[in-house]
Amino acid sequence: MAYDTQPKASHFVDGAYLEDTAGELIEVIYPATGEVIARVYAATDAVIEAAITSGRRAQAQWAAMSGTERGRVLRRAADIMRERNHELSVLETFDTGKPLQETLVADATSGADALEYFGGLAGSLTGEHVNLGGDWGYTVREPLGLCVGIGAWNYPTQIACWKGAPALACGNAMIFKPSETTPLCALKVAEILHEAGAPAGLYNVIQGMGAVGGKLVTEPRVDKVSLTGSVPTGRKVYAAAAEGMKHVTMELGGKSPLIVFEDAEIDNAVGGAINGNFYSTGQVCSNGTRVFVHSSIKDAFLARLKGRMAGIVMGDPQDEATNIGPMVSQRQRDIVEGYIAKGKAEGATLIAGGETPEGAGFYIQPTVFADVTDEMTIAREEIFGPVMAVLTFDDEAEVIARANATEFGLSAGVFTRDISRAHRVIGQLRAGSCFINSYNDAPVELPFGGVKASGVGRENSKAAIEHYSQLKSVYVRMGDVEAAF
Ligand SMILES: NC(=O)c1ccc[n+]([C@@H]2O[C@H](COP(=O)([O-])OP(=O)(O)OC[C@H]3O[C@@H](n4cnc5c(N)ncnc54)[C@H](O)[C@@H]3O)[C@@H](O)[C@H]2O)c1
Ligand SMILES: O=CCc1c[nH]cn1
Repeated sequence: MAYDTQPKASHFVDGAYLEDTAGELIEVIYPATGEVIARVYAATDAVIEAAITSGRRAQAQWAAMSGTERGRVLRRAADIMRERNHELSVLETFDTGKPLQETLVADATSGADALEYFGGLAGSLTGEHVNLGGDWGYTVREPLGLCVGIGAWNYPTQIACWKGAPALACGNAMIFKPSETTPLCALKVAEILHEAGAPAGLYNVIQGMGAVGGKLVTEPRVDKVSLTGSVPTGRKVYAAAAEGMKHVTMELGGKSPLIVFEDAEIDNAVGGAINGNFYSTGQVCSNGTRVFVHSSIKDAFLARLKGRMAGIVMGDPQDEATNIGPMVSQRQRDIVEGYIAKGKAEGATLIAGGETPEGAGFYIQPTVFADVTDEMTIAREEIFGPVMAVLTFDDEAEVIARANATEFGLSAGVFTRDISRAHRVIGQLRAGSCFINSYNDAPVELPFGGVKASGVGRENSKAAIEHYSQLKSVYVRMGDVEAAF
């Protein structure tokens, strides 16, 4: 393999690569072939201690700098990331199996957007003056301190930046623990931030499974935890963080509805359903996996969808012509196969896909089920793979109620030409990130996050600043102090 996927060491701590082979071995598997492409070791207690000590030291130094100076470092990191986009995208494809066609435009570029955006905001993070009628007060926006980021495996570069950029802009330090399935890309983010001028220790990356994450979450010197992961992990991490009264952001799973009304522009709706189910081989948290189609257009919708699926190019993800890569792991493919089997067994109609191709790599065909009912397992549980469930509806109020009948609330989308209906329906959907005549856009300027079991807090946009800073208020008395005695 011409590209060297083996990192210099497992961790990036205090401005340098750090190794400690006493930790548990993590083999990094290339999802397209099943080959081991790198070996890293889970962080030992010594590595965790080095990350915490250097993180706290760097945070004090960083918080003492002006916002403008901090922003300059982040914007420089964004520039480096863009310059190195091709190399970073190839690595993202090795780490995740996502097609290079996607990683070239959606991963390091999205990370760079976050660094640039929050770098731009850093100099304008202020408090306010409050007139108290003679006396006055003011507020100071202060960093939280040492933040921990814990990542999922679907967007390793993006997640490392979506958490790191706002944290650093606000004057915090971060220890980031990537998913053990995709440990490679975040190391590059740490390298780049260091090269851009971040103090040593400000953004440390340490490897490990849930146990390492658990140690970070319960560490008293950690002030905030931001997790991207599943709802069950979110429940555990949220509870553990609450013990230490830590700030949290929880970006969790979903089972989001995408509603296609009878007046929708069908090709756009089909395009939205494809983007919302098959991008990144279906491994996107916000996917619109419950596609509610008005019964009067069901046949037309399915016919167009089937036609468009002829454009699937499944194969070597490093080939830019490929638009569907493998699942991230054998385990994830097994999970998806289990859901496809359940869909068939519970009576859904298989319209496309449903098979696991022979050969190496964790490939599975993009799959569409029609005649899905609300009670079926594939309509209730997050699959996190390329499985679209098409349900039908007849009435607006009915579809809103059914769309909301889930514990999740990450995303929702509506396709209609009726602009009043679009806003009326979106207004009633219980979801954090919504789309009208589109699906799965995630620009850094808009808040991203869920309601109900899908999460707490928001990433991206000015909203993220609230989750990485806190206000100190100061009362200033101008006259004498009156007291009872
Ligand atoms: N809302 C979002 O922004 C978003 C984005 C991407 C993925 N996700 C969700 O992530 C899930 C898929 O990712 P996954 O399989 O990596 O999720 P996961 O919950 O299995 O793991 C997520 C991370 O948590 C760590 N972890 C596990 N147990 C822990 C513990 N007890 N304490 C601390 N850390 C622990 C893991 O090592 C990993 O780094 C899906 O549910 C998906 O919807 C959500
Ligand atoms: O996987 C969830 C986050 C996301 C959504 N779109 C791009 N990234």
